[in-house]
This record gives sequence, structure tokens and C-alpha cells, in this order.
Amino acid sequence: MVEIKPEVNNRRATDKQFTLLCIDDETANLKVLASIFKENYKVVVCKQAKQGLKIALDILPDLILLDVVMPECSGFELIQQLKKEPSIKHIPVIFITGLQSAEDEQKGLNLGACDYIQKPFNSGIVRARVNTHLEIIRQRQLLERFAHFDSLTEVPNRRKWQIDSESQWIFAREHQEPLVLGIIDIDFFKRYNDSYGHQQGDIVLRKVANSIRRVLFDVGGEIYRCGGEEFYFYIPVVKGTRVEAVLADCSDAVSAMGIQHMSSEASTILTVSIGAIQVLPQAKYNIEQVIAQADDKLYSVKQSTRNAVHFEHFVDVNESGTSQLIRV
Ligand SMILES: Nc1nc2c(ncn2[C@@H]2O[C@H](COP(=O)(O)OP(=O)(O)OP(=O)(O)O)[C@@H](O)[C@H]2O)c(=O)[nH]1
Repeated sequence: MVEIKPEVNNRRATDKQFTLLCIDDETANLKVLASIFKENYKVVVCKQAKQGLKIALDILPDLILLDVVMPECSGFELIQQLKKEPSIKHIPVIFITGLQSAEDEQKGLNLGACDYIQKPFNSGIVRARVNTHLEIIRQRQLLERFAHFDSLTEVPNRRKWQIDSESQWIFAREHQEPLVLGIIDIDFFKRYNDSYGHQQGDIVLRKVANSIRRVLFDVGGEIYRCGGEEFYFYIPVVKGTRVEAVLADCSDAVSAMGIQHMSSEASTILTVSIGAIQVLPQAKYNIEQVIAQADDKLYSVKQSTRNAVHFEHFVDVNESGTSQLIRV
């Protein structure tokens, strides 16, 4: 059983190991819940409702077990706050409470709880109910994985790009932070397939995607397979992000694998071309316009040497048709 302070920056829950957050003002109840679940799950306990909200935001648990009657903030109040937070509103909440009336149970469920367990509870029943909800979560995560990840390369797909690029865009706009959007394309990949076979081409696609993904991961970015051998990516630009260096690292990560490509005109090894645009998101333009410019940059690489990065700041074409460089 771990009791944690909200300021501690805990690791996020992964789908390998479920994390339960138990919020109850009674230490004895927390001990019982922890003893039931600690063998199979990571259990985080918290004695104060308000702290519970902070912890939930911090660790993103898979499931929350919530008492109702607590000093300073009831479980009914807390669930309403939890459901207002975009990053945690999807997390299932089970009330575990001494309140036994049908009205209270109805209220709890109407507030968005997925289950309502009355105290004193039977350990076996609590375990069974929690396991059922975790199984639903497991299934949902699996479905999301199928829906959002490319099965060949295992990087996120176009559908996920649409979701993530939108939220990155909104975040950057709200925080007035620049964002880089770009496209990566493997050079002479048709010839690679023709020379080394489609199966080998598949292996290379996976290697390329994941080598770049590792580079982007370090700077909070992500790569998406949006076409056969075309990948979109974003990089959030925060203080200290050296965008040119990151883009060069992406290109170098592919070259460093030293994958032989004798029919390429760009090199004797497999290389990529990258077009990228940095933008300070504003309401008057959108992701598609920026990606279109990144595509122009990619096209210009493909028309020249390939195996290179063309990177620029977003150019806004105003109503009079003249271009204007947006300062970022
Ligand atoms: N092995 C494999 N090949 C793919 C897959 N998806 C698309 N491709 C191939 O990627 C190649 C893309 O070819 P082109 O669009 O002509 O581009 P390119 O040969 O890379 O030429 P440039 O982009 O101009 O350097 C095609 O031959 C497709 O068959 C895939 O999932 N696996």
C-alpha cells in the first residue's frame, strides 16, 4: 500500500499493470482494499478527497474506488470534479460506501459511477466487480489499440494523428507555444521493394518508423503512419527544443541503421526526406494548411537531393494573396 503526496510525479499507469486509486478517509478501509488488490494491481491510497483529485490527474489510474462520506468534500462532489477533467473523466469510478439507501445508490450512478458497493462489503464480491470493470477497460484498450495503431509498424495511424494533432494544436494555441508539423518519406522505396522484396520492405518500414519514434519520444513528439511509406509527425516546441537538431537526428537515426539500398540515387543506404513547418497556432489557420506547406517542403526535397530536411516557419497567405512570415 502506498500513500502518496500529489506533488510526487508518479509514473503513469500502463496497460501492462493496472493502477487502482482508493480514496477513503478511513485508514482501516484503505488497508482492507489494498490487501485485496495489491497482489494483482498497483494500489495507490489517499485519505483526502481533494488530494485524490490531484493524484488522479498525476498518475492517471485505471480505476478509482471512492468513498462517499468524507470530511471537506464528499465522494459525490469529488466525482463531479473528476468528470470535468478531460484527462481523467473517462476513468471508471466505483463508489464504496456505507450509504445504503436506493436514492444514494441512484444518485451515485447518475453522477457517472460505473458501480456502487455498499459497506460492509464482501472481499470476494469487491474483487469480482473490480475485475469485471478492469476486464472491460482491458477490452477497450485493445480496441483502441486496433483502431489507432498501424499493425505493420506498430506506430500510431492516421486516425490517431487526427486526434493527437488536434489536441497538440489546441494546447499549443492556448499556451502560445510553437508546434512543428512535418512529413517523412522514405527515398526510392519502390526501388527498394523491387530490389529486396516486399517482405524486406515491410521490415524496413517498421525499422524506420521506430528509429524515428525513439528520437521524437525524447522531445515529446510522435510519429504516425499516414500512407504507405509516408509518416506524419509533430514536435512540441518548448524552451530549449532545438528543432533543426531534432530533425537532423530523425534523418540520422535512419541512416545510422546502415540499411543497404543499392538502387537508390540518394545514397547506397536507405535514407529519408523530411519536410517540416514550425507554426504558432492561431484560430485563423488550421493543421491542414500547415501540413500542406510541410508537403511542399517535402516535395522540394524530393525534387533536389532527397536524403535531406527542408524546414521553415509557417507562411500565412493573407486575403490579398501575399505571403507573410509568421514570427515564432
Ligand atoms: N513493403 C511495403 N511497401 C509499401 C507499403 N506501402 C506502400 N509501399 C510501397 O511504397 C512505394 C512508394 O513508391 P513511390 O510513391 O513511387 O515513392 P518512392 O519510390 O519512395 O520514390 P520517392 O518518394 O520519390 O523517393 C510503392 O512501391 C509501394 O508499393 C507496405 O506496407 N509495405
